[in-house]
Amino acid sequence: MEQGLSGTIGVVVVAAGRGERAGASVEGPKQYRRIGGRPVIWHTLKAFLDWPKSGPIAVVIHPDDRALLDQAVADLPAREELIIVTGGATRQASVLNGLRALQGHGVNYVMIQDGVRPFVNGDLLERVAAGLAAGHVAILPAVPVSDTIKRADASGVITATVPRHDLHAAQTPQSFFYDTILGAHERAAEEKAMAFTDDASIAEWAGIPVHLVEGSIDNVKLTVQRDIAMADEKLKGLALPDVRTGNGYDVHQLEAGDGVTLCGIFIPHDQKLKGHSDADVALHALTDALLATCGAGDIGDHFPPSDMRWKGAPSRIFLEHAARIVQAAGGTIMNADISLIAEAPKIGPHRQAMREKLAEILDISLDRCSVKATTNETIGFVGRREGIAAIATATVVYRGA
Ligand SMILES: Nc1ccn([C@@H]2O[C@H](COP(=O)(O)OP(=O)(O)OP(=O)(O)O)[C@@H](O)[C@H]2O)c(=O)n1
Ligand SMILES: C[C@](O)(CO)[C@H](O)COP(=O)(O)O
Repeated sequence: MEQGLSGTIGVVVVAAGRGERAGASVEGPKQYRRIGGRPVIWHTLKAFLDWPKSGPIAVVIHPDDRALLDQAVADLPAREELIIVTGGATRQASVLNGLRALQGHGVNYVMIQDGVRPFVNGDLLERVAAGLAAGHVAILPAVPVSDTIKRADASGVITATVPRHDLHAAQTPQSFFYDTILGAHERAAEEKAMAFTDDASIAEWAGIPVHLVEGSIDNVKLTVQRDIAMADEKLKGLALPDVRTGNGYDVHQLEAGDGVTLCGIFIPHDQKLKGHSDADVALHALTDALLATCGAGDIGDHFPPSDMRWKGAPSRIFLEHAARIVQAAGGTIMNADISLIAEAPKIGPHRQAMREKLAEILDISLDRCSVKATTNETIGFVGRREGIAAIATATVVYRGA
């Protein structure tokens, strides 16, 4: 039966409906509502634009929606090749306008797709194309009905249970030999047979055999508000997490004194750290690391040393400020890691208290806070006890668009 595809597959995407069952939205009718951060119709068109066998694509829209469509497709590749057509009062009338718009474009086959089925995918398109390639004039992707189907009378009393073994839920793209379906649609319009809800029904009416291929349970039509909300949740769940890492480094000189503050913990010592604030080199490095995860500059931009307000200030206020900036940008702090490089005092006995302080300041769990320390093996400025250095790494997950 395999004959192979000989010619061009045109596409009609119908999107001229008003989406009354889904209800009104500031974004416009349902095909322009955003799911996963993009308009529904963007996803539908992308599937066809990404499929290498797609030929010319006619997009059928309502006359009021031109600006919405232009905005929705602005970042799609090859969008300038879309043929934009005005739809009619019914889906059937809109499809006919789309079919007519493909005349003169050398189309041999046509796939007719609801704009509001955004989960159509390449595998499904291949199955449908294989049906056409096998020589079938009309192809209907469908899934077997899985609920028990009841018939009821007007008062809501069940009158029958309908056997479901031969029932199938129709999907799109319903696909045809182009001249055949255009002819059937034209004849239906001439004969004012205008109550068809899909194109396979028109083919059936015209006596054209319609061949089933396996649809996709993901290929749902977004009909009511809940369908749109669920599609949005699904795409957000699939979105790649926006994980960012920032690093920070700081050094402060040591001078004679009575102790140092590191990670917010005071450690008695025969030296102190020199600095404008309390000179907590560890918290300064971590502040820079957090700011780096959202491109918010560094600690000096937010707290200039020239500003007398920060003289002697506890460095936790710098870290809290950076954490608020991260939060305002949609970030959740996942991990904070500090390495201290100091010859003395010994950090080990204070590590736990330091981790607890970080967890308290950042309001995250203890297992997400790490403090490590090393000496500099007596070499360099650290080895000579002239200063203490700190390196910090912050990991933050940001909410997607
Ligand atoms: N006059 C119409 C009616 C519908 N459609 C399109 O046909 C597809 C399937 O229709 P449906 O889900 O019924 O959409 P609406 O007609 O918009 O919905 P409603 O019946 O709730 O108003 C949609 O992509 C819709 O935009 C169309 O192009 N022209
Ligand atoms: C074409 C269709 O998507 C097949 O299931 C459907 O018939 C069109 O939507 P409507 O809600 O029936 O108008």
